This record gives sequence, C-alpha cells and structure tokens, in this order.
Amino acid sequence: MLEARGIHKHYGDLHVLKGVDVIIHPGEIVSIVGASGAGKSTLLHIMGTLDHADKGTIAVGERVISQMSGDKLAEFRNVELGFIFQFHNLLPEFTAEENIMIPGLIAGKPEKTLQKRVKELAVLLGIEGRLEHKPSELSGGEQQRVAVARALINSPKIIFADEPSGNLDSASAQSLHELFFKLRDEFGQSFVIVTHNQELAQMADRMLTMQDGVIVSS
Ligand SMILES: Nc1ncnc2c1ncn2[C@@H]1O[C@H](COP(=O)(O)OP(=O)(O)OP(=O)(O)O)[C@@H](O)[C@H]1O
Repeated sequence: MLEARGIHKHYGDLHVLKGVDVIIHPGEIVSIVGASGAGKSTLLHIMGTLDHADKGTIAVGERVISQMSGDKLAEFRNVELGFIFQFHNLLPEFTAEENIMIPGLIAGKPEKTLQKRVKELAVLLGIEGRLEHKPSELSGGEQQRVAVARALINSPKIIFADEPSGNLDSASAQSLHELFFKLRDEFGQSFVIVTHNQELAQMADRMLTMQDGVIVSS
C-alpha cells in the first residue's frame, strides 16, 4: 500500500532521517515510537507528503508520490491521505459538520453526497448530536472525533496521525484508540500513528522504534 525507501532528510547541518525504509500494508495499524527528536514526526510528514525528503522514494500503490508536485500532489493528498494532529486544527469559525466536509468540497464532491456521508460518519463516531456546534463548543475528545471524521470524509487509503491523543485525558484517549481499531476492523482503514502513548503503541499491529534518524526495530 505505502512503501518508503531510503528516506533521508536534513535540516541544515542536522541529519534527521538517515536512510529509512517503511512498508505499510492495507488494513494495518503501525505505530512509530522513540525518544523526542528521533525523527518520528519528520518521517510521518514525509510519508504523508506534507514535507519533502532530500533523498528516497515514496510510493502509494502504483504511484510514486515523491515525484509528484503542485496541484497534482495536493489533489492526491486531499483524496488519498488523511491526517489527524495533536491539536485537531479544526477551523474555529465553522461548525463540526462544515469542518468535516471541507476535504470533500475541495475534492469537488456534491454537497448532498457529503452531507449524507457526514451523517454516517457522525453516527459511527458518536458525534451525531454535535454537528451544528463550533469546535470551541465541543470537548477535546469530541473535537478529535470531528478531526477523525474529517480525515475519513474522502475514504483515504491511509490516515497519518501525529500524537492524536497527546492532548486528551486518559478516558478520551482510550476511546479514541478503540475507534481507530474499530475503523480498521470494520473498513480495513490503515493508520500510521506517531505516539508517546505506550498502550496505543503496543496495541498496534506493528511498532516501529526510531532512534537518532533510523528505525532500530520493527
Ligand atoms: N522545520 C524544522 N527545521 C529545523 N529542524 C527541525 C525542523 N523540524 C524538526 N527539526 C528537528 O529535527 C529533529 C527531529 O524532529 P522530529 O519532530 O521529527 O522528532 P520527533 O521524534 O517527532 O520528536 P517529538 O517526539 O519530540 O515530537 C529534531 O532535532 C528537531 O528539532
């Protein structure tokens, strides 16, 4: 499904990724762990095409996405990849429903189709009663579920999550983690998750441990 080969990244003199290889299979939940500064978020961003590698290739299915750029890459990212961040990055002036629809509107899908999909996702994620509210009127756990729905709206091949439960209390974190596994079990959704949460990391199908810019165990 996703194959990253020989990924190198420098920030100035800092050699952050030193030849990283990763394969993500369909329907797999992979966690990435390691000490602060090991390069986890940098790797996640490069796999998700939010940042460029200095060297190496990334392919999703048959497509070598590391060679794509501009509008083509933006379109691919919007439709085929989903993202969940620690701070959900919801737009404060829009309702939960509008936030969830945005990647679908960007992809040019009809509003009626999107409204139907939002309703289905909201029921699945347990936020059906919160759709008319703005992010500031939602709990942290609800905000993160809205972000999960937004990541799912275009049915992406892979969802990349960077510390998705880093800002949640332990009960909300646990229920978010259970949701990831439910989405995997019911729909075969793949996830790549950078986390300091040991419980989540251990629950994953595979755990990649990074140290000083390389994967030391997988
Ligand atoms: N845009 C940037 N410019 C310069 N240096 C950067 C940039 N982004 C990350 N770095 C540096 O690259 C190294 C790896 O950062 P990265 O965020 O990938 O680590 P991490 O393993 O995700 O850490 P954490 O667990 O603390 O989030 C760090 O030393 C960081 O300071």
